[in-house]
Amino acid sequence: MVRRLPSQPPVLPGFSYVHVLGSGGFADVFLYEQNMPRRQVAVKVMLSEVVNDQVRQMFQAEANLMAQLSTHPSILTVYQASVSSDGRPYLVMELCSSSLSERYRREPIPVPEVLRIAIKIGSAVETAHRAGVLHRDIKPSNILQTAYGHPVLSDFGIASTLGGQKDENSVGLSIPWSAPEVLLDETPGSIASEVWSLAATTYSLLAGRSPFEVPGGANSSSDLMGRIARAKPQAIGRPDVPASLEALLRRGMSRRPEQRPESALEFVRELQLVETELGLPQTAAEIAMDDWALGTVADQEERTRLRPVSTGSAPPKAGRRRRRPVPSEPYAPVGTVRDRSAPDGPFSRSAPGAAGTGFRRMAWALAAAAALVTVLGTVALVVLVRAVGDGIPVVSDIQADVQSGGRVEFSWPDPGISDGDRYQITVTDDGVRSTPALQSASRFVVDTDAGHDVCVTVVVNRDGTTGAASAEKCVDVVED
Ligand SMILES: Nc1ncnc2c1ncn2[C@@H]1O[C@H](COP(=O)(O)OP(=O)(O)OP(=O)(O)O)[C@@H](O)[C@H]1O
Repeated sequence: MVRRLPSQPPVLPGFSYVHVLGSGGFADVFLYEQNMPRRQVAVKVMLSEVVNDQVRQMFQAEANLMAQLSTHPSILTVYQASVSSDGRPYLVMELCSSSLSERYRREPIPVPEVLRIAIKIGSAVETAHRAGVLHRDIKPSNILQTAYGHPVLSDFGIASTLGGQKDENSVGLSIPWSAPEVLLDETPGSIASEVWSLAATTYSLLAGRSPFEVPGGANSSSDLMGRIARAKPQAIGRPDVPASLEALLRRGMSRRPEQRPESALEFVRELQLVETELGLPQTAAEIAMDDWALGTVADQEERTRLRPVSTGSAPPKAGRRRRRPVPSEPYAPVGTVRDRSAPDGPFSRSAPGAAGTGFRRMAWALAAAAALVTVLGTVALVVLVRAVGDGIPVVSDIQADVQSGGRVEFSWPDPGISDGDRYQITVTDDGVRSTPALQSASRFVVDTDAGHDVCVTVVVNRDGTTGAASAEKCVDVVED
């Protein structure tokens, strides 16, 4: 591919140009220093050749969507969008350190890290789908790493807006991660095609190459398209990749969309099961459900929804904060636990002894009020669940073992589950409730930080119907 020279960086009021960060098919990305507040930012500026009135309007709509979605911890944060004095639309974004495209071909990425990245990016994609937005260009080069090492999905919607404007080369760049029905123009994109791209991206991070690329072989666009249509990716060829993961990725890249996991969330859930199979702590699926979380900035008409999203049973509100980086030294949370579980659940939880300050007491009063509201809601829910969940065993006697590094292992005796039953585990980490995880093992590991209090509730899920919830098991992870 012939690399073009970057365009002239525009003069932007309030920003000073520093240097070029990179070039894509329809835009250049430059490092600027913002004057107030003073910080370094990445500015993506569209090439003047692709700009016309329609593109400008679409860019604005997509910038609004991206700003809304970028509250998600795994979606690149957009600070602002505007049009430069020479007429080029630009986005001011969080500065990232690198994209995965540079890394995955250079070195094998450990399986646990790939699972973590795929779950986080899958959660971002699921959140976008629930907002009616399709990304349409999920691939390793659109996964950037923040300064804190978090993977974030970039280029939301913009590539799709500009699809018709791209030149041959840039279209070619995305072929390896495009579903067969998209390449054959049967659809401009769908939830199923995004699941395909998620699977192809995850495969690439593991294999060090895209799934239909033959090392040393012919890999022209038409070769790739032919192989993608035949849907038989080569084996990943890594002994540390479990067969279950390889099978999931193959299913995700099925020729027939109905054979793939039904949604990005289902794909994420299956990846979490692989984590459990490998004895790894499950990565939380962070999915915004509330309308306020997705904002109302953009008009519904601006959304690129192609078909309604089936949300099934809506998961509860998920946390949207970024996790604090785990401090290395000398702050090591270890085995001191204050167990706040009680057989009757949240009502009988007692305040922790260490809640000494007025602020902490006030926090607990607020938490108690919130718990009351939750419990009132739960009562109604439990009545419903009981009506349909009779005969489903109930988990009790959950044990918590706090280990070094902020790891808490919860385990419970088998209450007599049948084949096909799954435990549905809900974790609340310092007040932030994650989407429930489904698994068959009676052991669950949570990675947290010192000072957090972590609560777990387990219910048995039988063919989509849940039984009664266990008592909530809570532990305070304290510093040594
Ligand atoms: N927020 C950012 N921080 C740092 N570098 C970035 C940022 N966004 C993009 N880049 C870098 O700028 C380059 C161009 O990015 P861009 O998104 O325009 O294109 P691309 O994803 O490589 O290709 P395509 O145009 O097909 O989407 C890439 O090398 C990318 O790593």
